[in-house]
Amino acid sequence: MTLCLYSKCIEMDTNQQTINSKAKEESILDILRSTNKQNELDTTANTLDTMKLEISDTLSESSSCEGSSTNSIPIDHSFNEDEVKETECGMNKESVYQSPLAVLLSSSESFNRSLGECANDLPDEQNLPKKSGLVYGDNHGGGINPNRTNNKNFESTFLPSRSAPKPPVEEKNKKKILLSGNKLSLNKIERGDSIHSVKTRSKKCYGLNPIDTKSDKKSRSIFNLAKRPFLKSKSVGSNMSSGSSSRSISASISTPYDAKHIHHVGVSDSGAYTGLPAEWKNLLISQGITAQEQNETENKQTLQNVVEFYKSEILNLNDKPASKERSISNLLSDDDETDVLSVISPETILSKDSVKVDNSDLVDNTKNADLIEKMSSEVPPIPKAPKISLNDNAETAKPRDISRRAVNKSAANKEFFNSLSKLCILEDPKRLYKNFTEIGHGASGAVFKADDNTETVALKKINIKSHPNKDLILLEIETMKKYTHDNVIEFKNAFFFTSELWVSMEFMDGGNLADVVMNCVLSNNQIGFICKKVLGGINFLHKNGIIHRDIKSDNILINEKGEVKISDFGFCALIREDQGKRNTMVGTPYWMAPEVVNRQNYDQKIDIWSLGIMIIEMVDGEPPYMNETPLRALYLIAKNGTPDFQTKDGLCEVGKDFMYKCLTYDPQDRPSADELLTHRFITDINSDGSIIVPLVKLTKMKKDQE
Ligand SMILES: Nc1ncnc2c1ncn2[C@@H]1O[C@H](COP(=O)(O)OP(=O)(O)OP(=O)(O)O)[C@@H](O)[C@H]1O
Repeated sequence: MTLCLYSKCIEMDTNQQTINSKAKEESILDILRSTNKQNELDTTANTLDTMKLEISDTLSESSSCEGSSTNSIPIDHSFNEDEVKETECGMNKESVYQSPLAVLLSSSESFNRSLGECANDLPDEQNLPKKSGLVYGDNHGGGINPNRTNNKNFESTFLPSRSAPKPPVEEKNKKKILLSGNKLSLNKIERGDSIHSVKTRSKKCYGLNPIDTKSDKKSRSIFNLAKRPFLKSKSVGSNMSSGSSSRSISASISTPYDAKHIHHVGVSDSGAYTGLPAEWKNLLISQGITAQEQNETENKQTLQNVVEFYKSEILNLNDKPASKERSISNLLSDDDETDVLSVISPETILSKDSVKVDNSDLVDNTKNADLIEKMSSEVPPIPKAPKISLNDNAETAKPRDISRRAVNKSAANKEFFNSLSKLCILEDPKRLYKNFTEIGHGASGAVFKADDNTETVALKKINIKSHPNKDLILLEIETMKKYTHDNVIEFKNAFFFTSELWVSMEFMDGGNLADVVMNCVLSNNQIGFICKKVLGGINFLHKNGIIHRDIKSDNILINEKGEVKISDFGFCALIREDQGKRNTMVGTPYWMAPEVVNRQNYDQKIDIWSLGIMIIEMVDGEPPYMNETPLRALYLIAKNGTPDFQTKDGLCEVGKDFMYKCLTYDPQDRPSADELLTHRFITDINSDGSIIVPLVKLTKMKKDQE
């Protein structure tokens, strides 16, 4: 568990050389309490006691600095950023305080890099996060229509997960306690060791320097200490057994020297931080969180949730928690896929005649059985545990048995491709269709219009290899194949050929609703008509236990007949009766329901919220907070609750009432699709599809002019 010293990181007053940790411990314990981590709570409480005693004991021996008030550290305006700052405690002066956001962002090891560097490094496009539902533009998941990236800060908010930069020069093999910003790390502290400082480049670092050595890949935040039993049982001054196994903490902390006060950080009566370094403020502001928002005591929990969410799901910095949606198919590595895909290639193991297209029954199980057998047998052999020769003088090393992981991967390969081949025709769609024209591009790949002798279809090419969640591929195909409804896009076939996966579906010649809302002003009746159709589709899905999870105008397709259909089941999820709620974060930030943003369990009601946001799109042309960075948008969704229109007179009162009902903050109070179908805004609509045909035509005309 990575724990953050949220809002009350340990304050060290280097003048008094005391750690004023009492109130801060409480904060830490509060966080643990609120997350029901009782075990870690107990352990942390013990650890904090131990640490407090040990550190303050040691520090109290020092007397070289003059005292000052706990919340007040004088500023040294002569601070030279290029200078390497250090104290004997390894505490970077400018890292003494961190705002909640900075603390949270820094709590992941992989983000433990210079914030300055982060801010300066433009994200490498290839490194942009590609995680389910939270990547934008043309990458994976919940993509935003590229035409709508009017968000100026947009790109700069994607800080790819990077490995921490090289640690600063330090004495090799030194056993140490590191106190760097909000982190206190122990590295093989043994009896008699003294605590040494680690040089941290102050320039652009601000307490987020790596404090690690390459040997330690795990987060070494203060809370990791809580997991270490040797600390739990340790009492100050106790005798420790010698030797490396005795991991004692009988280290002495030498006195600070040459201490300079860089920043005067305090906490005002209102609980707000004062005197934060400008660079910190800049970072937070660049993320769109204003200074005032950072310090709103009542919203600190919200900010914490949102930053955690942003960090783990968008920046993808955290280790993913075990998720129900992570299955063995996700254990596939790129290499594994390449192996299997090359094996499955019809050119190598299937003669062209061995697979025939049969639309009534996509699966030829006999042939697939051979195929899967072949695939499984070709899975790379399980690597044997490396042999290690041990001599008497060397430290013993126990090899880790990795064979289980390899077995899992093999099974994952087999299962995924087995399922996929059952769902697909093993044929090249490019041989069946002609006149391929690209008509769209989403997170999972390009979408083409093509035709055979009988009809025009849309063909979506799904990039299996880079897809973040193989289960979702299967689910998308299964869902489209299984469920047919007037307001759900009609699935035709899936093709799997030479490692390419294609899905063919009915072609909607009116394109997507996003283009319509950006190009046309919609009337009450047109909005009501579209709501009615989309709600009908949503209701059908919900009744079948499916949450779409990515309802937005980009995923609503229309045609010149005036039909309205939900598409893109790339993030849909099944709600089983025994399961009820889900907690995986997928979707697109601006359309996300507060319960998703707040990392709570959620159910079908999140689609209702997204429908409400879509109504705002139809009135304003864009969803709320579209000009904000995703992080701030998430924060505002969680903090502000039900958003409002920018165009005040854009919708009639009945329509507004419908919209507000969809955007009810508490999902328990938010009506279901079934209930909303009885709302007057829906029942009053008597028009047929012709009502939206002018919108399709105008949009086409405007797009042609572009
Ligand atoms: N059946 C279709 N008929 C016409 N156009 C389509 C069809 N399917 C998709 N498109 C076009 O392609 C775009 C991308 O399609 P889709 O949303 O299914 O892809 P995706 O990769 O899942 O995208 P994302 O997850 O980013 O929304 C749509 O917004 C739409 O413009």
